[in-house]
Amino acid sequence: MTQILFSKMQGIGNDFVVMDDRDGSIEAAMPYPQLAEKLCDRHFGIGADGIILVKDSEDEDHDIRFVIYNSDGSRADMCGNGMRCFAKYLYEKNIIDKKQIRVQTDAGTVVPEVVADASGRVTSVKVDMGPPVMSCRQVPFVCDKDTAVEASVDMADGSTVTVTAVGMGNPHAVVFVKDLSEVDVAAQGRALEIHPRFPAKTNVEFIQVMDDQTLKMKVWERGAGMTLACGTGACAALTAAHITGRTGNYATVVLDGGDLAIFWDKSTNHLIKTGPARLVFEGVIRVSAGNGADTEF
Ligand SMILES: N[C@H](CCC[C@H](N)C(=O)O)C(=O)O
Repeated sequence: MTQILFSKMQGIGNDFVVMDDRDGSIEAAMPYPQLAEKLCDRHFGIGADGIILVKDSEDEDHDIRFVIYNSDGSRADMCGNGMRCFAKYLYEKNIIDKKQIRVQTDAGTVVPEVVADASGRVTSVKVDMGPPVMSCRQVPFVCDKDTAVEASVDMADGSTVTVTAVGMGNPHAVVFVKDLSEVDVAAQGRALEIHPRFPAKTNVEFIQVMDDQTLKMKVWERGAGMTLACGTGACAALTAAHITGRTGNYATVVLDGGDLAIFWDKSTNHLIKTGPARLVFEGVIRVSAGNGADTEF
């Protein structure tokens, strides 16, 4: 039986089970995809949008490695809200005693910097999310042009949706709407998530422009469904809003779970995302070695 210490954390309502698996004992007890599905279940498990694993970095250029799995067990490349929780976890547990760290992710290098109060508690995190990707080939998005700015996508029900495809290490379909209250986020989000023009599936952001510095956003996430917030999605939304002339290179993105400040630093072409990260509770789970058949949860 393997005892696993976990921290349940959330970044504006996007919630994660964070675990330190640098010694590999967790993965040895249960494969990550299966562990994600079981732990993220909101009735039979802890309940979360995903699990996040702390792993040793694979090279000298990074301090640590970040691995994330969605609640459906799929591995994701990167997670903006999860990265803030990850940075808080590392700093408060003294795993890394630096406020700014270089994190290796499946989507490349990400640089979070924690803001801590006098007691050493992290209250917010600023994350250099790297550059947005507009190349359809890299998002990936099937398109007859190099980039997809307000491209039409034919849907199975005969409708067409106008999307701007943006990569933030993971794929995003940004859809601008006049009134979010009129959007069936679950139905449209699910249909776009698995649309064949997104060969790796996609996260879907519905955006109502409130003014040239404020975007209201609802999100359907790849591998997780409706969530209260999506950090990479907020970065994709600002990118799409700026290149289509709807905002400048800065905006507050208002999500169901809270607000994110997104700044596109044109001197580096990197997106900087700032927001809170919170610890909800900590606990222990027991997993039987091997297939986890008689695991408690
Ligand atoms: N569902 C996403 C991963 C989590 C991203 C989101 N939670 C964020 O804060 O960026 C994907 O499969 O690409």
